[in-house]
Amino acid sequence: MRLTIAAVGRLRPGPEATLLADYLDRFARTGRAIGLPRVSLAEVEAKSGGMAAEAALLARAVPAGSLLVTLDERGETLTSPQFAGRLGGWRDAGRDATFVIGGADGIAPDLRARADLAISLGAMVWPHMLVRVMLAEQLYRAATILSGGPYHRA
Ligand SMILES: C[S@@+](CC[C@H](N)C(=O)[O-])C[C@H]1O[C@@H](n2cnc3c(N)ncnc32)[C@H](O)[C@@H]1O
Repeated sequence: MRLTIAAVGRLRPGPEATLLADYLDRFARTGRAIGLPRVSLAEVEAKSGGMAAEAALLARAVPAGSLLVTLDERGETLTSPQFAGRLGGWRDAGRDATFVIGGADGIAPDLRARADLAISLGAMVWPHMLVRVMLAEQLYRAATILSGGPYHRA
């Protein structure tokens, strides 16, 4: 199994980068014992061409055969245990998953239409750099749920 976050923009050093690294490290440490791999981050930037050019770069960052999971405010809202269940199912089936986060304009409709799953973090729109952090936290939470750890108390 391979897990990738493919995202528009380069995250500069700062609070979001610190939090992202922290949650991805925690995920790697917790996930190691339960067959979950370290998450790779693929950042893309289009010098011109807007959303369509970004979509082409994002699509290229999705490994062949990987599930395409978009982060999209119009998508499905999952509980954390439901998300953990999806992640565990992909692991058990030996599937790769790539989480795609758009830029300021969002993800181009043709790429959104190809998603195997679209996950909403709520109806409000969040800054894309914060969405990376929120996704990483949910991945860590999911790993603790799958491993029976105490982090997720609900
Ligand atoms: C600033 S938002 C762009 C919003 C844009 N209006 C759109 O149509 O998607 C940048 C990216 O952050 C992610 N994002 C923002 N809010 C989100 C939410 N509530 N749920 C899931 N992803 C979100 C999406 O991947 C989005 O493409």
